[in-house]
Amino acid sequence: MAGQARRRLTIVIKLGTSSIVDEKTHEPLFSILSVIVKTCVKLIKDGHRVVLVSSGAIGVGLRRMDLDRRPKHLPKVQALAAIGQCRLMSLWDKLFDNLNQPVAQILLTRNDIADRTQYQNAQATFTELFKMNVIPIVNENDTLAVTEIKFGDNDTLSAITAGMVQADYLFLMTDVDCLYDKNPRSNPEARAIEVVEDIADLEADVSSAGSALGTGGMSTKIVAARFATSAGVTTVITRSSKPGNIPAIVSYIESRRAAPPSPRQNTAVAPLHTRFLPNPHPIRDRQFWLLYSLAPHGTIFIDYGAWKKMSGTSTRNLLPAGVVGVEGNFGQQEAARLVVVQRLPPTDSDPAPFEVGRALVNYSAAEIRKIRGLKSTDIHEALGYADSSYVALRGNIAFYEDKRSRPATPALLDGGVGLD
Ligand SMILES: N[C@@H](CCC(=O)OP(=O)(O)O)C(=O)O
Repeated sequence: MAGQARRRLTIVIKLGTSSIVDEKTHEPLFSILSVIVKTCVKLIKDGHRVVLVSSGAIGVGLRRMDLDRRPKHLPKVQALAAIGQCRLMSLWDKLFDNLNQPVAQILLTRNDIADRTQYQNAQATFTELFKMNVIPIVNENDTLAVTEIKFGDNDTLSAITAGMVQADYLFLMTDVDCLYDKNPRSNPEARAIEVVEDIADLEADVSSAGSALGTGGMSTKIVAARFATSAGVTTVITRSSKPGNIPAIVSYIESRRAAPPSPRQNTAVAPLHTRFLPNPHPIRDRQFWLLYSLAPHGTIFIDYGAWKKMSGTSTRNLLPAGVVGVEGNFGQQEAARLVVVQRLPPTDSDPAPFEVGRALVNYSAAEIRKIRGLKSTDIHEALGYADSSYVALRGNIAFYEDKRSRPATPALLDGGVGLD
């Protein structure tokens, strides 16, 4: 980035299992890993902050135990991850140590950061590590992460991490150069997608299903890009076998940010990548935590009137009068989805219900079923107590920035379990 006034950037780089170990032999891919290490150290020397989100524990564990393939039994997978994680970190530590670069291990589960204090503790640890010029290396804590507490894949984990550290860039390294509108392997007409302004309009081929060892594919990268861009993070998909391209891509994007080229100007060409533009009004901190770090335990259906009031500029508290139904079995202070619906069950002529955000609730699902549609003054009579006039307080409600782009899961709207 020579010649420009440089911003101090925070860059999160996510490496999937297939970038770290060979898919068949599970041997570490030293040629890629050493370039990653050099690249990260260069970025640190240039004054940036770097976080690595590294998968690979299970792959490295398989190699250590001489196993051919990932077992089906979850505890066995967790045991392999526990075996592999220390080897993986020892590998990273040695490689970075050759360049005198200290690293730190951070293992997270969604449950850890669903607690606001623990989320803030994790943020504080990142901040201190950045001050010490240390590279945090993040992975999911596979020992604890089962079914509902699993991030699902490290693409999502990297997006949540990027939001947590308020990163400028998230690099999702993968086995293709960029997204294409069609499958480039089978269709010679496939065109590279360079810039995605609005993920809702994206028409890409997402058939890449992920490797034999990893859990993510292209579709999890798009979900991750949605999370990260909503937090104001420029998200880049590019080829993992060429990690040395990262500084060139950053440099290219930063130079255009500083001075967008005029249409006729001859501009530098960047290595092939897809970049998802960040939301200009990013969802930060508590709002980001509410939306993306908490696993919802159910759904609260609200009517259009409540939605209009809550999403306006003044008030956002959710009153029981605006609630038309509840699905699930969440407790007080747990998270629920907020879905706007005309009525329950919806009729064919009603507009499609849509998810608008998340709330941490003052009352349990069972309690909300009893007070839905009531005035706040009637809560006491319905429940025998009234700890709050609101189902959720405005500080515990967060809305997505693209409020209408999330159709609600149809199963929730069929008059299904627990819905009234
Ligand atoms: N946390 C696990 C892997 C998670 C995972 O599969 O991620 P990815 O390879 O990025 O799809 C591990 O370290 O092996």
